[in-house]
Amino acid sequence: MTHVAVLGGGNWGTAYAAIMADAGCTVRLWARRQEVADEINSTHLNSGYLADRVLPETITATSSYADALDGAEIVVLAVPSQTLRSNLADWRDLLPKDAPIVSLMKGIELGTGERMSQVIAEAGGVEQDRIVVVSGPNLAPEIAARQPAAAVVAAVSARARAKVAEASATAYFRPYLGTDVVGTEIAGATKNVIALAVGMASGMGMGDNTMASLLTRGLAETARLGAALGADPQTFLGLAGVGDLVATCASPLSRNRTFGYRLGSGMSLEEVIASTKQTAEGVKSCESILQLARGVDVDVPIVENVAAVVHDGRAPQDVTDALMSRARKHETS
Ligand SMILES: NC(=O)c1ccc[n+]([C@@H]2O[C@H](COP(=O)([O-])OP(=O)(O)OC[C@H]3O[C@@H](n4cnc5c(N)ncnc54)[C@H](O)[C@@H]3O)[C@@H](O)[C@H]2O)c1
Ligand SMILES: O=P(O)(O)OC[C@H](O)CO
Repeated sequence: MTHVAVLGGGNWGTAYAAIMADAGCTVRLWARRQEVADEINSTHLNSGYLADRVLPETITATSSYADALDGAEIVVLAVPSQTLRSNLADWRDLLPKDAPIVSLMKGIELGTGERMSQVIAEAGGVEQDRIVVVSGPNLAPEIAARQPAAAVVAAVSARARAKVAEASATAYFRPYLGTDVVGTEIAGATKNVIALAVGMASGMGMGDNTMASLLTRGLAETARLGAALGADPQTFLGLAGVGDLVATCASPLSRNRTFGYRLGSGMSLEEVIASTKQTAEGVKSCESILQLARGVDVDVPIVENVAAVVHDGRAPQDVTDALMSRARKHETS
């Protein structure tokens, strides 16, 4: 049995812990709050995040990260992208020296513009060939209900990705292998911003043509940015690209889409922030993705407009005009 530490007992950390337990691993789940760890240990429930899922008995929880990391053969990180660096400052000295470190995060760090694998290498002192990124159309409540889904397990090391894929394969969760860490991370982070835009459009009463247009043009700007950063264009047609974009933009379970929907339906930014209890990564990553794109001179008009709404007070209604009145261009340029 592989022994795994999952650091982060929120929505996805808990659902991923359940995947790995169902795959035959023993899992130690670190929850920031003692009451969450206590509830998991006494009732096998994490009612604040995944109320309907009874967790396997091979998951035990702790609020001590030292305890969680003790003896771990794989470490899975599932915290908000913007707190990862400070989390790693606490964890760095306790991380195992030879185990794969898995990133489940879908965001770009504000200020540095770094992808999560870069933050893990830098702030966690982890060699690139131990870092593994898992991404795909994986809405946590559906996975927790054991509905079939697939994901890509991307890493530069064949050994690391094979180990993580093996430890995450169940009858309902199918890992595919990948080598494109950059593309997988750019796709995962940017789809959250496109989902904010789709949510806004939906909140304003727009229908499926608008959604499909935003999704398609959103994929175009994501792939453009990825290519400029060295990603494999094929990645954007895969699970981390189109797959996750479709799931997130279409689903009312998505926190990013819901955040956008609330803005589009007339709530103020402050009201939407106050009503959002879980991590909607795109809200902060729109800013860092925009900076990243400017740094490599890539045009990302949807990301730019979402950032204008979320950070500069532009009304969602004004985004339609801003996007529809742009200079005419070739679709594939
Ligand atoms: N929920 C999903 O369906 C899903 C699926 C795939 C990927 N992801 C990605 O996984 C990552 C984690 O998302 P999630 O859904 O588990 O989020 P969440 O908001 O449900 O949980 C985040 C967890 O991080 C913990 N945490 C640790 N340090 C923290 C700090 N300093 N500040 C705030 N919280 C801190 C929180 O206590 C909480 O347990 C995100 O990058 C997200 O994009 C989520
Ligand atoms: O709820 P969201 O918007 O963070 O999306 C969750 C997952 O990333 C979907 O794959």
